[in-house]
Amino acid sequence: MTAKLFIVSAPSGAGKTTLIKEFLKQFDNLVYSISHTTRSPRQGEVHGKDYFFTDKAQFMEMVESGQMLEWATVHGNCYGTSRPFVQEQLAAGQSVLLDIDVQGGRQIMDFDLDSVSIFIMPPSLAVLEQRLRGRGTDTDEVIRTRLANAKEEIAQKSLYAHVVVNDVLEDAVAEFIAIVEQETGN
Ligand SMILES: Nc1nc2c(ncn2[C@@H]2O[C@H](COP(=O)(O)OP(=O)(O)O)[C@@H](O)[C@H]2O)c(=O)[nH]1
Ligand SMILES: Nc1ncnc2c1ncn2[C@@H]1O[C@H](COP(=O)(O)OP(=O)(O)O)[C@@H](O)[C@H]1O
Repeated sequence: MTAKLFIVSAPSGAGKTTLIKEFLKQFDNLVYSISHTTRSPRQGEVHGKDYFFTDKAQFMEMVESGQMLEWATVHGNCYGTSRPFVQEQLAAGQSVLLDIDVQGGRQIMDFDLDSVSIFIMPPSLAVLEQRLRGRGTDTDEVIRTRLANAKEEIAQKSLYAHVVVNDVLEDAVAEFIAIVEQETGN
């Protein structure tokens, strides 16, 4: 089995984090790449588990010293993937799951790496807004930025090899697992 990089993108609020968490409970053949971000932690988020929370200076130092495989500014904050982590995993034959935005996804697709891209869609924009509001983690201003960005992100979904609609969570997880199994030959 060749180690692959799974790129998973979605507009904010589509349920990507929820879906990935459920998937990882049921499937242990992929390791999750913990990103670095300059965003502030939300209630319940843990440094080193959900993200490595860094300040802008530290983040830019990592970029300049080549430690980011890809990075992007998303909804006003910087997010990036650790190059050493991904390289070590792939070298050891381990497939890796990247939860990254469309800009990051496009960067990885352009590399000469064996990648599989999956885009998670909400059932509708109205449901997306309900989920963002229902999550209760963001201010109205943050929600408005994310909804405005959602349209641009959704417009690029055809770049992705697979599209999964997250309507009923269990169905979306099952579909996600089927894609990973097909792509990893498990
Ligand atoms: N390019 C890039 N995007 C990332 C990275 N980590 C997270 N993101 C994306 O940044 C966006 C915002 O993430 P987050 O603030 O956790 O909000 P959420 O998507 O609403 O849970 C999402 O599209 C993530 O997939 C990364 O390392 N690189
Ligand atoms: N299939 C689903 N049906 C209903 N609610 C969902 C579903 N998937 C996720 N949610 C809820 O929607 C909100 C946004 O999900 P989250 O995983 O944080 O999204 P993302 O990581 O894509 O921003 C959360 O409150 C989550 O519990």
